[in-house]
Amino acid sequence: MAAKGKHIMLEARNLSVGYFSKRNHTTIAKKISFQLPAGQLVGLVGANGVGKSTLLRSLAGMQPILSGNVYINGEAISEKTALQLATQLSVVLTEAPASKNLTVAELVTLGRQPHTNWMGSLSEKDTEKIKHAMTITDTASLAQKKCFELSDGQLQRAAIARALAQDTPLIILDEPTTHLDLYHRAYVLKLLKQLTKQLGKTILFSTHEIDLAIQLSDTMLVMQEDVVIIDTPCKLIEAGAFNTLFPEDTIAFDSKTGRFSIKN
Ligand SMILES: Nc1ncnc2c1ncn2[C@@H]1O[C@H](COP(=O)(O)OP(=O)(O)OP(=O)(O)O)[C@@H](O)[C@H]1O
Repeated sequence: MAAKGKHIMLEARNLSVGYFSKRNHTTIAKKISFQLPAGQLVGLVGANGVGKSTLLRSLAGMQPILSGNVYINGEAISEKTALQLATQLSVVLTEAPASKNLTVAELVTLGRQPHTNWMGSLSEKDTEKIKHAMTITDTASLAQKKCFELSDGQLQRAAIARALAQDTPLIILDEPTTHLDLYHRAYVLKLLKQLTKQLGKTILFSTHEIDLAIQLSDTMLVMQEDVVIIDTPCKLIEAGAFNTLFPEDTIAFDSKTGRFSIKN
């Protein structure tokens, strides 16, 4: 899909992603090219094991890419220092934070690290950003709880709060709705949508909630074994991109409702 005349926040050019071992490498996905315009909510979907997490970690510079290039704001991420990258991009992965002994407030405060001075002291602006991030993720009441005391869903929201406190134009989230109940799933996805519309953030998230992603995303990346397709949800439905995601004798996609159903 061309993104004519729009500012491109994230671009993949002929990207191959996978894993290096001592002697060789394993390619998980290749020839991936797309441009994500600024201010969009972009859902990444695909079957288990197709490579969504591998792709997201590669785009975020958290694992080496096999070949090709990734650009943020028109600059290759390979040219950026870790600190430069941390002011452009925040990441929420599915893994638990390194130290679950931190309180939620401490975890969210870590998000300000790229912005604080060398002593790490917080300015008024830092404190405001932390407070705002906790309010909008519904985690303020958990501020003094240790991360190990949280439910999986509460921890998930605290991790999102940390990324929001980092206040970057681009946010990448790997399955942000895992562990969340129906209310918080809708709450988080609506929040992500609001952040794109009200603050102009570009948000790329992977999900297995394909129905919800179809309803909310401006653009979607559909990852299949041999190709990654990008377009608006409507055009992807028209092109039948969701019909072949799963074995058709078990799950069928209804292009009229935009939903999947189990085949009897
Ligand atoms: N550290 C690793 N080293 C080697 N191979 C890996 C590693 N991590 C994942 N893989 C492999 O890469 C492939 C893609 O895994 P990945 O986790 O990216 O898929 P996914 O689409 O995110 O899956 P899911 O929907 O189940 O979370 C899988 O075959 C997996 O076994």
